[in-house]
Amino acid sequence: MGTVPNVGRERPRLYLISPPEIDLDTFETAFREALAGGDVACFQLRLKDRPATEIIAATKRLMPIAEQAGVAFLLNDDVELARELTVDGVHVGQDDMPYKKARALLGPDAIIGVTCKNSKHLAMTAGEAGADYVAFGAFFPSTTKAETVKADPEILGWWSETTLIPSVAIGGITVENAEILLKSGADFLAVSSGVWDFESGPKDAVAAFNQVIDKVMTSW
Ligand SMILES: Cc1ncc(COP(=O)(O)OP(=O)(O)O)c(N)n1
Ligand SMILES: Cc1nc(C(=O)O)sc1CCOP(=O)(O)O
Ligand SMILES: [Mg+2]
Repeated sequence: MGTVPNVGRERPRLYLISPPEIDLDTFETAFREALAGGDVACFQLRLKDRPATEIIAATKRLMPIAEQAGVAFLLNDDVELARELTVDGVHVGQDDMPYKKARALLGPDAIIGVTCKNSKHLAMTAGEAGADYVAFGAFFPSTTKAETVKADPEILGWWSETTLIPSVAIGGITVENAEILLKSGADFLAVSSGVWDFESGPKDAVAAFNQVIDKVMTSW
């Protein structure tokens, strides 16, 4: 099993998701800014339905930056490419390669996360199979992904009482609405537009998310 850098209900952490399409030069700058803003655990390159050549070029440029900052680098969907590029891990959804096949291809050290929508059954299945994290969402309407299932924050609380496997909350998360997910038990906040479209830039966004995390942690 790979090591997601937040096992054991420690301080919740940020998990950045790339925009679905990027201009690599512009995004490299935004990425560096975001990582300068404060604690980030993971970055998922999610160039949705983009050609492999683009994903390879982006990985080659961005992965060393993530590595330098101590941020795990995951690919979305494409397990074969993840293996070829020796990234830290991959995120698979219910319509992607099944978890067990992904694990067989990537080996025991890769981080593999699984989309579980709002389903306790999917989460139990993924957790029992060995997933490093389960992702619940969408908690809020997302401008990044049109078709989502509405998730209830209650599932985060249920999961944190059921198991130590980390949960990732996703979908329309912003600095303004993150608190309820943290209070409900999310181990990670997976955020795309809430960081890249933040009014004063991605550095301020990451700093602001970390302030919300600190506020919730100190109020416990
Ligand atoms: C952390 C995280 N959680 C959920 C998803 C969604 O994955 P999936 O359902 O496969 O949808 P796509 O992202 O592939 O459109 C995710 N990518 N990351
Ligand atoms: C990639 C993704 N998956 C979701 C799910 O519900 O499974 S929501 C989502 C989009 C995340 O981007 P934003 O933070 O901009 O909403
Ligand atoms: Mg997918």
